[in-house]
Amino acid sequence: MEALDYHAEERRKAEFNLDEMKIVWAGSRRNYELSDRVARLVASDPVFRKDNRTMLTRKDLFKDTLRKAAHAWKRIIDLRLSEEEANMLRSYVDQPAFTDLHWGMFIPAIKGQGTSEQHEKWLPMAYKMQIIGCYAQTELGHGSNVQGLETTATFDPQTDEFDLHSPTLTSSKWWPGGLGKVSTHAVVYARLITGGQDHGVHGFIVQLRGLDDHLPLPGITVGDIGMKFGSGAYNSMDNGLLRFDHVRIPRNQMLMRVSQVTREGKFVQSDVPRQLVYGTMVYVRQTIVSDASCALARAVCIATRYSAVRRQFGSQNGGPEIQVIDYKTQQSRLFPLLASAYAFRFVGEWLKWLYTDVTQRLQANDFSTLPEAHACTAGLKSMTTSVTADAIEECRKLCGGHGYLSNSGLPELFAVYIPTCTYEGDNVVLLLQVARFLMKTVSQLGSGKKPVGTTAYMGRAEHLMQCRCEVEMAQDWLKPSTILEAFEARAVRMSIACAKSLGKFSNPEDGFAELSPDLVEVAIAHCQLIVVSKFLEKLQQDIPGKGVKRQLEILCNVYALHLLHKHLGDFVATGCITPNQGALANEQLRLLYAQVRPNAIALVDAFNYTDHYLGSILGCYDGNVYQKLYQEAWKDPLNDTVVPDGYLEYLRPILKQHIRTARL
Ligand SMILES: CCCCCCCC/C=C\CCCCCCCCCCCCCC(=O)SCCNC(=O)CCNC(=O)[C@H](O)C(C)(C)COP(=O)(O)OP(=O)(O)OC[C@H]1O[C@@H](n2cnc3c(N)ncnc32)[C@H](O)[C@@H]1OP(=O)(O)O
Ligand SMILES: Cc1cc2nc3c(=O)[nH]c(=O)nc-3n(C[C@H](O)[C@H](O)[C@H](O)COP(=O)(O)OP(=O)(O)OC[C@H]3O[C@@H](n4cnc5c(N)ncnc54)[C@H](O)[C@@H]3O)c2cc1C
Repeated sequence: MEALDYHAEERRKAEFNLDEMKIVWAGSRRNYELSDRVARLVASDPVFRKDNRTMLTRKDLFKDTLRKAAHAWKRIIDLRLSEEEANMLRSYVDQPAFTDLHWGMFIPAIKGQGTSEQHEKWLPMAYKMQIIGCYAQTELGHGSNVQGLETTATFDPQTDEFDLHSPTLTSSKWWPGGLGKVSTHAVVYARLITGGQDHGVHGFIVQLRGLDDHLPLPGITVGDIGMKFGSGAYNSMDNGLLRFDHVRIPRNQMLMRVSQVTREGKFVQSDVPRQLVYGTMVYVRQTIVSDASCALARAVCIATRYSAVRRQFGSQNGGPEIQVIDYKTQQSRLFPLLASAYAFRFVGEWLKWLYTDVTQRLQANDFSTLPEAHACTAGLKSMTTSVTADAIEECRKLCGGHGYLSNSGLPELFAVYIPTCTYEGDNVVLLLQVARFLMKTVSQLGSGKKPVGTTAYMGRAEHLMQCRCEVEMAQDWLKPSTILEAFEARAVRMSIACAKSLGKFSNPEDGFAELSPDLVEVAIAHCQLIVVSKFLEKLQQDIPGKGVKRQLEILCNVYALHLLHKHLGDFVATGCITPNQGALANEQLRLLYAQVRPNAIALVDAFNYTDHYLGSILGCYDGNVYQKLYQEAWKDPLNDTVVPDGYLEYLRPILKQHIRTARL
């Protein structure tokens, strides 16, 4: 018998080839096939079950995470999965774990900042997980200000060792994932001191726990920092604290690609820029942008499918009520998020390319594109995670009351997701880094140095400062060059206005601090331009499949025009468009929503998420929401007994007292 599909009619409405769209989303046919296979492998394995996780105590949740990580590792070995497939498996298992930090930061830190001898010594053990590492940078007193870290690594020429020490309470390492209970090793960031001189923060490989007994080594205090936001969620991770009491490590455990300390204790700064010490963060920020599209797509998939099932009001002659997805307000809240998921997917692909390119250049000692890579990863990490975090909450609201149920999947997704706005760089701090980069670019405009890469548009500042938008009718807003020019003109005009205001301060740093809220807006405008332009560039590619390119064009226009509508003040105040042109953009947006509507379900099907990964009754593929909600309610432990525990002690006495009072 064919399974019920409550979305069948919606699926029939689609105007494009779904299989081809799945390939576009996955990046290639090969990626699609790998990802589909791994997703099904995880979904069908009972060890990876996750529907009960918000009910577990912290200890049980943590043990469950260890069990899943061990099982995942066994599957990776048994099935000889490639690193790429293993990473897919990690994301479909969908439970933050120490392995994220081991593979995502410990190994990349050694690769990026270690010498070839250090690679040879440490990487084989790390790849086999014979040692497990974390990334111990943040301290109780300092996170954003990396230069303010207090842990010291003092070279002792007598013994050829570093003495690692935590001189104050605030120097305690605080937050590193995997540190609390699991890691045997860490890359620890500490101030390097030689001959009484402080050379700033560097990375050191430090063993924390015994490889036989897992006990902390002498001089090391280590533990978990405690429960975090939400139930389940990020509490599967053992974010830890760490203190050193004069712990000794050999000199060759300082990561020495950027700077070296010789046997005599001489500090040598190589030609490699000091900022490479921050290189692991650049790598992870890039991965966070791709992950943002996945998290956003997940929330949007749930809200879209549920919006097609849910009906409220408007029944005519006893017929069905209106599907809430048909309300224009629902569309205007949901479809820009759907478009953003695609936009972030494509900018994530591009950022991966940029990162690979900069890495190859760095290997050849070409550091010229490092500032651009830093600005792009920092800015896009900030922008995509802020939008995604807000969007998950918006999707919860789009699902009405049922969105607040744990089994909608949205509360846990939100709780797991929101720290991305903070970790790997607080989002405001990162936007200020972008703003610094932009102000520097503007200040060099007159010097003959041509801006390149994502700031190339600033080279056309003269034109962009005075160009006039030519839109006369709503449909004029569908022209890619019109959209692009409006976003470029807005970004350049906001940048130059800020640069002029900065010029009025005698001390530039005072000006930067005073104008920082405006500078954040400038950085956002620049980042939005990058996303819009990369979406438009994607559309230049050959995209096969009936109707696929057309749908992507519609989504690209939705993405750009909803931003224009949201930030209308910027566009009008800078004179890039007139208020009337803003109104025409909004008119066009409404028309675009009507074009998205019949394709909405198929557009979220294209993410190819299994019900296991979605973890949501509201978002389940077949749309059989009410029956599943009803069945699920009976599985709650509170419903194990008809009369709740505690009735006799606490409820009955009150009820009885009430009866007595009533009788009086
Ligand atoms: C189950 C089994 C599974 C097996 C799986 C196997 C396979 C798996 C394969 C892959 C797995 C991948 C997994 C990926 C998962 C990843 C999960 C990650 C989870 C992350 C958890 C979170 C971790 C953290 O949070 S770590 C801590 C992060 N901390 C921060 O981000 C701190 C933020 N602060 C800073 O970055 C800096 O301090 C600063 C930039 C804000 C300021 O620094 P500063 O004071 O030194 O700098 P200035 O402002 O003075 O700038 C000087 C100069 O430098 C430039 N600059 C700054 N930063 C950088 C940089 N990063 N790169 C390049 N340049 C930089 C800056 O622009 C200035 O330039 P000028 O030209 O102006 O001088
Ligand atoms: C779940 C989670 C996992 C983490 N995992 C790790 C890990 O594995 N390893 C690790 O080393 N660290 C980790 N961290 C730490 C994380 O990287 C830091 O918390 C993060 O970098 C932010 O730093 P902070 O906590 O010092 O925030 P703060 O800098 O104290 O931020 C507080 C407020 O001050 C504002 N602010 C700060 N500086 C400025 C400025 N210059 N201008 C304007 N506003 C400013 C911020 O915008 C924010 O609103 C993790 C954190 C979390 C929450």
